[in-house]
Amino acid sequence: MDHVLEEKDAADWVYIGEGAANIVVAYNGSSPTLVGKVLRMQKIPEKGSNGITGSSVFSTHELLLWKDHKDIILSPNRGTAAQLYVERVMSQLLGSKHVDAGIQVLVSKAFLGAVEKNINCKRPDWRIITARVDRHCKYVLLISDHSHFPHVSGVLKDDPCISVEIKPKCGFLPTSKYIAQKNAIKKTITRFKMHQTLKFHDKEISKISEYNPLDLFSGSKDRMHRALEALYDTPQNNFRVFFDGSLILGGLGGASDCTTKLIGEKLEDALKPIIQSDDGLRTRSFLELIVETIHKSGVLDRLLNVQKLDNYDVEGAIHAYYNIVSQPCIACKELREDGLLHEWNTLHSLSLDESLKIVKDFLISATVKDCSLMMCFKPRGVVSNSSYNSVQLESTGQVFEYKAFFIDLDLKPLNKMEHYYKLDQKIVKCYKEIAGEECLAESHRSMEAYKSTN
Ligand SMILES: O=P(O)(O)O[C@@H]1[C@@H](OP(=O)(O)O)[C@H](OP(=O)(O)O)[C@H](O)[C@H](OP(=O)(O)O)[C@H]1OP(=O)(O)O
Ligand SMILES: Nc1ncnc2c1ncn2[C@@H]1O[C@H](COP(=O)(O)OP(=O)(O)OP(=O)(O)O)[C@@H](O)[C@H]1O
Ligand SMILES: [Zn+2]
Repeated sequence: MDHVLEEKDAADWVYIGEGAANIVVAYNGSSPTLVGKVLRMQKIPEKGSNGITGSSVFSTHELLLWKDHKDIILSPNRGTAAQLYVERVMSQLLGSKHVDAGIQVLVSKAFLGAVEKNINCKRPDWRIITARVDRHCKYVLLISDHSHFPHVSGVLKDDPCISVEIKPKCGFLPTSKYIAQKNAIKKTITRFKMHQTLKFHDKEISKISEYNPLDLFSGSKDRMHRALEALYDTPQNNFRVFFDGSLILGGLGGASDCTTKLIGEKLEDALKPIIQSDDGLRTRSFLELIVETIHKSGVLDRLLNVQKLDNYDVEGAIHAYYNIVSQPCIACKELREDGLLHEWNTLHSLSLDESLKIVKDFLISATVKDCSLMMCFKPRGVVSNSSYNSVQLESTGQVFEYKAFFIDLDLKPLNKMEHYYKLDQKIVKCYKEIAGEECLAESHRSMEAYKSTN
């Protein structure tokens, strides 16, 4: 698109959400080329900085890491690099059918400023305090709105549609031999569960989610249904539902700790024109539809395979990282203090190419452990010659058309490796301490109960 978005165009864009790094706005105007699209605008932290910042797009070591992708490392700006990473790396791994890299569109500074001014009243306060739209970006990303079906000739179609956004997080337990004995619990308890304990302890969440990513990725419909029920009860930033593009369940621009009765009723109501079930049963059928679609499409199987590129775990990859940046290894320093060095020393004898491969795979995996899946559904009409896949809901016999896309497939910066290692250690330490305290309390309770009955 060679058109530049100017200040006068800003009013056509409405806020639909944001994460830590981007704000997303949907088009609400009448230009046929923009109907059914969203803009993804990069954010800049209010104080300090994180991610790939500064005058050059990649650090010297990143140029080395991604050297096989010349077009990515030669990108003139972060936006182009991010878009090419999705197009050249993620799309190959996850399948182009489920990945939409979007296109870069030119925007003026005044456009970005005016959009930000218009949408700030919709953004959560804590998001406004932490970051704002990066007005220095000349380009922003234009992507299809995955909470809608594409519109024919730029005209909004009338069919009601329901869409769901799931951030599944890591779907497997690590088995790497580089995991220290003191952290062996990582091999049996999911990272998600342990991280919940830390988030609860740090008051980032008010309720611990019962969601288990292993259930969602299991391929067993019963277990998948259990995962969906937990996501429904405690959506946090892992579950959102949109009706005709408007959010009805989950947090706008952030997290939502629990689904109230009122929200549940709102969803039941919204599902009326979509799912032919009795009152009170539509939500259950909707969750069944999600399970059926994930199961039939195999979309999460692909995601899991890419996540598993992390086969060294951060406890192995961190040493390879220090080989690349030629700095003293903080992990070895800690292990030396624990008298545990031998196993990890071998990683420091790897060649540069071997180290680059380990870290590259780790970062690719980090992207797909953090991405989300958006699925959009509409009942199939009597006559349908659509190219969409379809899925049948067993309980009602209804057939739905659906599309499924991964979003937020951003390249993770190399300089996050140390953060990944430290956060991992913190999560395990916190979980072990709290789980240990709970075990003590439990045995104390049992002892008291025993004494009182004897
Ligand atoms: O480290 P995690 O697992 O907490 O993931 C971060 C996410 O936290 P979560 O636990 O999903 O709430 C975090 O999500 P929120 O901002 O908490 O919604 C981001 O997605 C972050 O990625 P980035 O810094 O934007 O590139 C994510 O960081 P990465 O680890 O993916 O780099
Ligand atoms: N193509 C799209 N269609 C519809 N909604 C979208 C699309 N892309 C993003 N969104 C909405 O905007 C929100 C923020 O987008 P995104 O996850 O890309 O932000 P982010 O800052 O990169 O997130 P993170 O915190 O995970 O890094 C999403 O959670 C989703 O609700
Ligand atoms: Zn080391």
